[in-house]
Amino acid sequence: MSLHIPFDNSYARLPDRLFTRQAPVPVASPGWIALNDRLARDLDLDAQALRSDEGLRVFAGNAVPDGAAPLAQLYAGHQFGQWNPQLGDGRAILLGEILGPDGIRRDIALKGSGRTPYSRMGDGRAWLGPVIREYIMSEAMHALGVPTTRALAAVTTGEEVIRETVLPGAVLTRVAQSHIRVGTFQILTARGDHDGLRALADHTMARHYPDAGSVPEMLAQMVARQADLIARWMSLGFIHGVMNTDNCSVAGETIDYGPCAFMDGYHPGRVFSSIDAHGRYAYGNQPQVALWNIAQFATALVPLMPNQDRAVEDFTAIINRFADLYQSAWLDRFGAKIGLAEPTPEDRALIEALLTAMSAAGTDFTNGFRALAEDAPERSGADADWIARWRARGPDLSVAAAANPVVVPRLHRIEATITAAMAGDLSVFDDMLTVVTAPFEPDPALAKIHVAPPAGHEKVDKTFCGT
Ligand SMILES: Nc1ncnc2c1ncn2[C@@H]1O[C@H](COP(=O)(O)OP(=O)(O)OP(=O)(O)O)[C@@H](O)[C@H]1O
Ligand SMILES: [Mg+2]
Repeated sequence: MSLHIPFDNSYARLPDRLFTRQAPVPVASPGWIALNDRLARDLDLDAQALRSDEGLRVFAGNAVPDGAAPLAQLYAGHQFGQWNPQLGDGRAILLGEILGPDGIRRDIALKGSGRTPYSRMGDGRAWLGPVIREYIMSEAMHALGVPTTRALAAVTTGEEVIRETVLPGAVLTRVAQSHIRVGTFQILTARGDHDGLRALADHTMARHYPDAGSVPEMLAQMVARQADLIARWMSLGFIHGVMNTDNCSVAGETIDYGPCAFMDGYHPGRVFSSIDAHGRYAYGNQPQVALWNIAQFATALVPLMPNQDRAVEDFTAIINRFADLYQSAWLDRFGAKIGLAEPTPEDRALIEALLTAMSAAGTDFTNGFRALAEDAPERSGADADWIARWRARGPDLSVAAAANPVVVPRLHRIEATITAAMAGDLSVFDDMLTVVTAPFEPDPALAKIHVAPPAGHEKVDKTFCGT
């Protein structure tokens, strides 16, 4: 094969009960949706070679590049609080890992690449809609400065996928610092596989927490990363939608863009996911859920400690730091959103008063905050009293402009993009990607339709995992 990807597969060297070696299942007739040239270049991969017919075959799962060690990873997870003792990649294949020019090891994985031993009742496939959604959302999140998995490529399969209806199949190629989830640890602990657990912990520390040196320190650093990550989500009005422990990356990246959304009208109780009947993963619950997931991670780590009673005590103290770390990250993020580079605890009341006003007025989250950067605070839904207090505080509008994007990928625009792609028109996708990957300074002509909140008939109230 002339296509060269310099794989170095460390996960495949772990005990083989952590995964199953499995090649992707070939598809009928691959076609391009997108190749992420920019990401390819950042990873020191040859974008032109990836864009070849050979690249297309690789991204469809029809060819396995030299040096790859394809496998499906094993994991468990708490799904909506319920323990599921065995999940695993039911429709994903880790092709292998590469070391970037930045020295960071990254997974290259296919999602929607066919059945694996962990597929249970699923077909192992994805349809075009969720592939487009994950591509756009993850690339936008990256451009917004949020730690996230990335999209390297997306292709159609030329095959049909049966959901509620017949849909076109697609495969996403995802790049992640790793696909190690809280649930990857949980399954080993639940099985009493302490050697496997030790091997996974050593691997995770070497890879993601190289200066931790101990399990409690890894946990402490993981707590800090999650606090920062969730504060970033909150500051952008992002709702993940399915924060199960199997969708919580130990590396601290946003992973699994299933029923996710950026809020239009602000409300802390906002939920979109059609499968989240009780609002467990509502916008305002995300910090608590992250903490709950961290607690599951800590629980899974206990058997690694020589004195388990002592470990429970120590880990509890470490986990309890989440609240302060999160509150402080939240204050930094939202302080910047109202133009304060160095917010003080007293500024919290000012920010909260604005959010209360926005919620009462149903202000568009993105546009409401952006209005502050544009010195038009009345458009945020704030009253004259708030505006006077805000001005008296001396906000720096350039700080607000750097914290408040002009555009985010809105749900109704993603839906429109999917509809166009289904009809064979990928230009809507290309344009949307161009806009949301320059979220602070988008091309004004292209950005217009992305700045506008959905008109009544365009509103999307529900997202579907729609796997
Ligand atoms: N069509 C499918 N066929 C087989 N397994 C599936 C399918 N859809 C989802 N699964 C499996 O069900 C579990 C829960 O799905 P979930 O939507 O959280 O993950 P995902 O979106 O498939 O993948 P990831 O978390 O890697 O982004 C996962 O283990 C996933 O592999
Ligand atoms: Mg998942």
